[in-house]
Amino acid sequence: VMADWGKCLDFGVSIARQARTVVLDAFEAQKVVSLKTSPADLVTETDQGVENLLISAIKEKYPTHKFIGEESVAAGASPVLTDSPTWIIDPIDGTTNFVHRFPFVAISIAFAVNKQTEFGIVYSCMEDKLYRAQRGKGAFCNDIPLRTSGLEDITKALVVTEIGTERDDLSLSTLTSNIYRLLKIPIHGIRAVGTAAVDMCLVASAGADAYYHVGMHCWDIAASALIVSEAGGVVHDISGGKFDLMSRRVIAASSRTVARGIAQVVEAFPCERDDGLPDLLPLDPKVIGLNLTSRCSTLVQGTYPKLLW
Ligand SMILES: O=P(O)(O)OC[C@@]1(O)O[C@H](CO)[C@@H](O)[C@@H]1O
Ligand SMILES: [Mg+2]
Ligand SMILES: [Mg+2]
Repeated sequence: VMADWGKCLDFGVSIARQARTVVLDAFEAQKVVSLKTSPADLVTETDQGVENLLISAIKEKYPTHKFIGEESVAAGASPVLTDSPTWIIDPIDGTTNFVHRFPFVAISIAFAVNKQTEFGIVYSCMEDKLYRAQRGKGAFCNDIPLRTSGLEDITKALVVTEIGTERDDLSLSTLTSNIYRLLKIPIHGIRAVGTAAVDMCLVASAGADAYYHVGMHCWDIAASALIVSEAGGVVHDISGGKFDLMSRRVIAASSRTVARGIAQVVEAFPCERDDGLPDLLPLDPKVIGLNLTSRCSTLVQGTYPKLLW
């Protein structure tokens, strides 16, 4: 018998609504901003406050459940996904937007059992759009069913990506040359909203045809990856291979054809996996001179080879 996590999803939606009021109250106020992994990786007291609110509410209701929360990991918790029921939380996706009052910020809550995402919630706070999906039961925005665009022709695609928080040369040159190569295909355009969770929900709701990114974390996209696939889209690794939630790489697209078109031109730069395991991409260390145990910040020459379908 397959467990139905519908009640759990309803609870997740109710706490996401509570959390949104905290975000709205803080949005216009002055913020105390701290830095995390780079001068562009920001955190505020509201990120931590919202995460604490969500986790303490869930703990009270489901004392045995586990957590991977962005700010708990920043505070030293280990982000390892086990088979236990686990809530994967980004209390504010788009903290830079939040700090600047650029009006796109989201609360992202995913729930996984046996390492499989059972439901995902993305609340785009300023737009008041609540996206959700339950595995096998479709994706919705404010209760309206979602469908991706279904676009097959990459030359007509509007593609979303993020600039990320890396500021080292290899990451930046890979990032900009990926955008350059996509525009040269040509495609219709590139967008970056500043929140990976909302970017992917735009693919799910057919406002964009694809999203790709290297360097985001599992909490940015765990919920929205299910929302995209339940809306009929495809979710892959940037190599074109199988999506791996902890790998920090993703392509989400309206169709396999568009995903393949993106995989053919974009390259990844090395990022330490969220779970700390060695990178499982079929790397050729001779070609790229990469020490597999090297951290994300290590500069290496070259990029990953492609694994095309
Ligand atoms: O820190 P935050 O606000 O939760 O994450 C913001 C974010 O822009 O960082 C990633 C870029 O590295 C994005 O994909 C993600 O949405
Ligand atoms: Mg985030
Ligand atoms: Mg965040």
